[in-house]
Formats: sequence, structure tokens, C-alpha cells
Amino acid sequence: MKPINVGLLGIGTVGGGTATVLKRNAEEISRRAGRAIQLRMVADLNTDRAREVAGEGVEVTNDANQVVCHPDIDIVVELIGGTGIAKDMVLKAIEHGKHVVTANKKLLAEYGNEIFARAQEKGVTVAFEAAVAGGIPIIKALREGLTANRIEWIAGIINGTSNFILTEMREKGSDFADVLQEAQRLGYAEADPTFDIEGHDAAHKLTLMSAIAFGIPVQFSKAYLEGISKLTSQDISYAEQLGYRIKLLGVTKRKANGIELRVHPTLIPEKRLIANVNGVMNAVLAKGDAVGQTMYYGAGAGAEPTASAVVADLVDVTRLATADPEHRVPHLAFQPNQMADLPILPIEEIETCYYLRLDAADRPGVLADVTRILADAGISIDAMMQKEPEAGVDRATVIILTHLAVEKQVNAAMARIEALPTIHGTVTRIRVETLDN
Ligand SMILES: NC(=O)C1=CN([C@@H]2O[C@H](COP(=O)(O)OP(=O)(O)OC[C@H]3O[C@@H](n4cnc5c(N)ncnc54)[C@H](O)[C@@H]3O)[C@@H](O)[C@H]2O)C=CC1
Ligand SMILES: N[C@@H](CC=O)C(=O)O
Ligand code: NA
Repeated sequence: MKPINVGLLGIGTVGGGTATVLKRNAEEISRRAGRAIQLRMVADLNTDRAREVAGEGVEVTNDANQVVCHPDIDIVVELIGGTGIAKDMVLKAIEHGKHVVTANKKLLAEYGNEIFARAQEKGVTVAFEAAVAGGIPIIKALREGLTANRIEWIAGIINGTSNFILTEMREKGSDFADVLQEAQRLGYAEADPTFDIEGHDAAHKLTLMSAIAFGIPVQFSKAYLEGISKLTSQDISYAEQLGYRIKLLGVTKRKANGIELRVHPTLIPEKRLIANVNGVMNAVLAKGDAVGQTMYYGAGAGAEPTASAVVADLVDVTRLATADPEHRVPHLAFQPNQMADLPILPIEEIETCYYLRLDAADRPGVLADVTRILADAGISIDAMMQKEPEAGVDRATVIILTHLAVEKQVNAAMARIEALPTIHGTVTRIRVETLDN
């Protein structure tokens, strides 16, 4: 059978890994796909490096337009990143009737509704396994493997760079900036690494998983996000003393009045498997009503792990190329005319447990004031720890773990606590997920 011709846009970290895997495993891949999948054209601004990485027999250009318009190209693989030229080229490829494979979570989290609708009209597929949790086949699991279930919630460590930073800080006491540089050197970080450390990248991925899990449009602009840049080693250490690890966690949950969609540093009990996912590794927990909790673990970033997902999509698209477009797996798992209109809840409406750290005057009655404020707000305390003040300091650090509470009530209680004359500065608040049901 005639080979499938691939046109690759961007041959950097993931593009390079894709070229390597396609070449190294060509025979296995063709046995699985039913025909050869060959890299036919590459577009990259750095044509010298592109020629070197792509190898002989591959046409190289610095103009992505030439690839997406070329009549011989069957599938366009977009690995440039961002929402500039990448968006234009993906839409143009669709207009030209090409299937698209992309690892670009930012593009799909922000413009996915438009892109999937256009692809549907043109009868082509946009595959994006590499866009969420790198090499872990999580899109396939959520969209196909769990299709019998009413999914209740998903929680995941889905940014390799920030997990690598948190792990190195906790295990080696490394400096935040040094570890970030190392993550960049290893090719884990986004072109702008603030996307990693401030939670944007994780929120892009969570937005895609949420859409697939609940059959809702992608709504990145409504996601709540908070990164790891303000986390202190003090909180990492106190959390450990209480039996927790702090992770940048993405959580999306079905509630009676809508969907929670949030990314933030989170205390997780250290006995949970996911609390022990370290370095660049990612893990996603998905709870279905029939199957219960399932967990998916693997490398979330890096050249070949991500290429593994890109090439898997190439094989899938090759297999599907001959299937009637109406009967392919829908882009967001649910049929396009069956999407639900569930609202994304504002962060004030979410319900979780909380870690609160405060600096209190070391005097009798202070803790009673704090606990009364919490009780008045209907917030019950699960655990409390007081650190004795250092010599010559008249303030003690108090850490409180709460039971489940609604965020707006916690905010109101925090404001009242901060207004007490015996409390110094602001209250530090980190959300806690026990992930037990
Ligand atoms: N690095 C990783 O571990 C992962 C990356 N991703 C996503 O994969 C995509 C690519 O990421 P990386 O490979 O890390 O980026 P990269 O920066 O290593 O590679 C991008 C390539 O695109 C080329 N490029 C830039 N503008 C171009 C243009 N106008 N025309 C043609 N080529 C152009 C660059 O020269 C570079 O070779 C991004 O969307 C990223 O978010 C997804 C999962 C993991
Ligand atoms: N920058 C991302 C790369 C993969 O999506 C990460 O660190 O996870
Ligand atoms: Na994946």
C-alpha cells in the first residue's frame, strides 16, 4: 500500500524526537499502521539543523506554507508551538483537507472549539495525544478507555517542569532558579517557562481533559490558575511534617452546579501514590462511576516520550484515514451536537480542604480567637501544629489543616483572622486534596 506522507512543522525538541522514533521504529510502525509512515517534508526556520536532524531524503524548507499546501502531504504534524503561525498553519492544513497531529496544548485549550469544528466540517482529524501529559496515553484513556463511565473527577500532575523543580527543592534543597535552568536545558520547559511555573501549561492540559471528561467545550479562560513561584521551602517542610507533599495539581470535578477547573499548589497525603510522582514524571488520576479510581503514570515531557504520543497519533490517523468521518472517535469524546452547557465554577465556589499558616503573637487566647473565627464560618479543623518561636521572637507559627470548606467562607475567615491585632502579616493558604473518594 502507498505510504502515508508526513509534513512536519518545527523540528526542535519534540519534532527531533518524532523524526528519530519514526526512523528507528519504521518497521514496527508500518506493521501496526498497515502501511509505511514516512517523513516527507520538514519546515523549520533553522534549515541547516533541520536537514541534519531529518536526514537524507526529506525535503526541508523554512516556509511552513509549502508543507501545508503540498499535494503529496497526507498528515501535517505541528510542533512549532504557540498560537501565532501554529494556529494559521493548523487551520490552513485543515482547509487543504490534511489531517493534523499536534502537541500544542496552548493552541487547543484556547482555540480548540474553532479548530475542531473546522476539522469536523472538512472531515479531517486533529489528534493531540502529545498535548496532555506527554507520553502518557491519557487522551486515549479518557476518550475511549473510560467511555462507559460518568467521569466524576480528574486530578493530575501535568507539568513536568514544575514537578521537577518541586522534587529537586524537596529532595536536594536546590534553588528554584537553578532547577528551572536545568529543566530548560533538558528540553522540558516551554519557550516561555513562566507558562510552566505559573500554572498556564497545566491549565491548558486540564482544560482539554475536562472537555473530554464532561463533554463541554474547551474553556481555558475560565480556569483558575496559581503557580509554584510563591511557594516557600518552609511550607514544603511543614507540609511534610504533617504527612503531606506539595504538588502542582490540576483538578477538574463535576459538581451539582457546574464544573471545577483549577490548577494550584496542593497538599496531598504522602501515602497516596500520586504524591510520590517525582521529577519530570506526570500522573493523572481519573475517577469513573463504574471503574472507580484509575491512575496513569509516565514521562510528561522530553523529546522521545512526547514523540511516542505524536507517533501513536500518526498511526491512529493512518488507520482512520479510510474510515467514514461520521464514525470516527469524536475530537472531545462526545458527539459535537451532544456537548453539555455546564458552567465552570468560579474559584470562590469550590469546596476542598485547606492548609493555613499564620504568624501569631505568642500569648494566651490568640489561638482561641482564630478557632472561633473558623467555627463561626462553619469551618472545622482537622489538625493543628504550633512551631515554638525562636529565641528573642515573640511570635509563633501556627499551621491549621481544615476539613472540607467552601473557598469563599475560607477567604472571609482569613480576612477576619488577618484583622486580629495579634496576627502578623497575611495568612498563607494552600489547598489540600485527600483524593480518597
Ligand atoms: N518539550 C516538551 O517536552 C513538550 C513540548 N510540547 C509542545 O510541543 C510543541 C513544540 O515544543 P518543543 O519541541 O519543546 O519546542 P522547540 O522550541 O524545541 O521546537 C520548536 C521548533 O519550531 C521551529 N519554528 C519556530 N518558528 C517556526 C516557523 N515559523 N516555521 C517553522 N518552524 C518554526 C523552531 O526553530 C524549533 O526548531 C509546543 O507546542 C510544546 O508546548 C508538548 C509536550 C512536551
Ligand atoms: N513544558 C511542559 C512540556 C510538556 O508538556 C512540561 O514541563 O510539562
Ligand atoms: Na499524552
